[in-house]
Amino acid sequence: MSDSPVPTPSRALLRFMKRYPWRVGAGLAMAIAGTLLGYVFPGLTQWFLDDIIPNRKVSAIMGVSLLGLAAFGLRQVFYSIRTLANNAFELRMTYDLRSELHHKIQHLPLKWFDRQSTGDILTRMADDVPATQRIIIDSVDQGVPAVLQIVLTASVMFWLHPKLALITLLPVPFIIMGGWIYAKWVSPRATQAREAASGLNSILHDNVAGIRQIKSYTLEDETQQDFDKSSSHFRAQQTKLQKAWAVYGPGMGFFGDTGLILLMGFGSYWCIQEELSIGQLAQFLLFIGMLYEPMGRLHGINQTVQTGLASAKRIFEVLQTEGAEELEQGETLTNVRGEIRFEKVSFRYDENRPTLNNVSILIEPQQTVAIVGATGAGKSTLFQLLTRFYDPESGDIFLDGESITRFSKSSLRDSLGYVTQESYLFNQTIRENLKLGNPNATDEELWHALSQACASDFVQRMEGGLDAMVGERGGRLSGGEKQRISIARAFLKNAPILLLDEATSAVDNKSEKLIQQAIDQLRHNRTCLVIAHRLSTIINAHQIYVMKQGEVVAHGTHTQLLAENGYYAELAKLSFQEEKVKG
Ligand SMILES: Nc1ncnc2c1ncn2[C@@H]1O[C@H](COP(=O)(O)OP(=O)(O)OP(=O)(O)O)[C@@H](O)[C@H]1O
Repeated sequence: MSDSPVPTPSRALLRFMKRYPWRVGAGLAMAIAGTLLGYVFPGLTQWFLDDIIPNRKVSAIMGVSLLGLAAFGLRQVFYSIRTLANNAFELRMTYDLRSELHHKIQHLPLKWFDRQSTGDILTRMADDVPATQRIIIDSVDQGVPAVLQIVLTASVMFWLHPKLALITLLPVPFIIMGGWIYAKWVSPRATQAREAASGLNSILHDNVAGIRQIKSYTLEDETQQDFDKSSSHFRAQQTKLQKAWAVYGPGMGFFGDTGLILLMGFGSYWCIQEELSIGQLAQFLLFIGMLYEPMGRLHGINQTVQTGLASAKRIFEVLQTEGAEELEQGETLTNVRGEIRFEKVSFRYDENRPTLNNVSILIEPQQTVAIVGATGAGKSTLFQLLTRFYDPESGDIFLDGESITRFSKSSLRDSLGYVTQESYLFNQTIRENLKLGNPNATDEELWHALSQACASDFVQRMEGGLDAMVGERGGRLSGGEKQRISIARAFLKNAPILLLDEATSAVDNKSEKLIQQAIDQLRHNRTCLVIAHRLSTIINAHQIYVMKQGEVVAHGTHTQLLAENGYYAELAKLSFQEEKVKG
């Protein structure tokens, strides 16, 4: 995804955590204090068994018991503060991660999206962010106190009875080794499982987005089979991880139990030999719980962290991707006259397939220039370059005599009104969709734009008018209605240059006339570059450029090009024949 080496996810996460030193510090301080207070009870137990009971110190019972109660109470207060501090920190960090990921995705260039599936992007956002959050929750909230408890307990045990402590801790090296082997084994497989989840979500996304096509081609069974195949691949990856956990968890638990048996055996022996008191043995039995219980927690954390790191890797891969668009870099474009010049522009999407070759086109201010050519000739690509969604491989594009690379992308795009073939509407109200063209437009201006786009009648008829929801991708509107809403949006944007990619999809004659009427209005007083699929719409264009396989093969007016009797005449014949059949 990125050419530069990606820092390890754990390091990247640490960098994120450093943003909240106070919250992390407070959580840790409370965890340490709470853990330390946990040692009061074993101490009191020994006191009771070895001093208070044998020496019949009845008067001490109340005081020592109250001491224990106070220690427990205070520990719970510390835990409560720890939970509050950690939760606030985790939620903020997750918010930051999600927000930065979204920001990054919004600013990545289109060529990144060419290689990425929507399902994968959604998986990173919806699944990988929460899985990464679990690393933080588990390692900060659970892991650090657990390690601390293990270290402190082991130290106290060594201080009290080094020989017994050594015996009790014999299984620990095996537990550490087991954890290391588990982490090594799980890490790559957790990554594969995340990839499998992403593949599954990509299929799901495609199947939902393409549901109309699936139904019309009755492909339900085939898509179900594809989905089940991907789902079973995902299940297989998950099963591997769960099997490993099923061996690792109990295996490590067994090592912990071994420590307990060793303590019982050796402790009893030393009690009989009178090297150890019963109270000390009881105290050790409590300590061993305090030693192996956090180890059990660490096994669980190891599992969550390994799978979470696979998710974190996928998030940081995106965050580290180079080439995000700098929208404000460059001069601000103002007072656009609207002269556009493509000069010897060559471009390719893929290494081995040229898309545009040495293309030169001149569009005078406020003129309409049409681009015609067979499908795949490279017409839309010209727009992709003019908007700087992509940059040419060689040659340059000039706006009012200056290379467009001099201007900030945001001001360049502000000066371009782009009406695409597929009018994409967001799943919002008509008003919100229109306001993308001009966020400050009043209702009056919205209605005026709708009327200019010949769309006010049908919007008035809709329940809710401007507040009517258009559905996903504008699914509640007809193709012609969507087109007119997007033309109204272009009216509201009021950009000096209009890029018009004529719709190829058939709409009824009445709609087509209304759309054409709206477009004619929109072209007025603007530089207009139009990709024409029906040549009847561009007969009056000031210039027509004819493209074939990425090259301009002719240009001139409609009459001049017809007179040449070349490729254009061929295209015109076909187009007019089609329109005659349709019309
Ligand atoms: N994002 C992309 N990645 C890779 N190849 C692409 C991409 N977009 C377009 N192409 C390829 O570039 C070539 C030119 O595409 P372009 O969309 O510019 O053609 P067009 O003349 O506008 O076609 P149409 O009239 O069908 O819209 C085609 O072969 C197409 O497959």
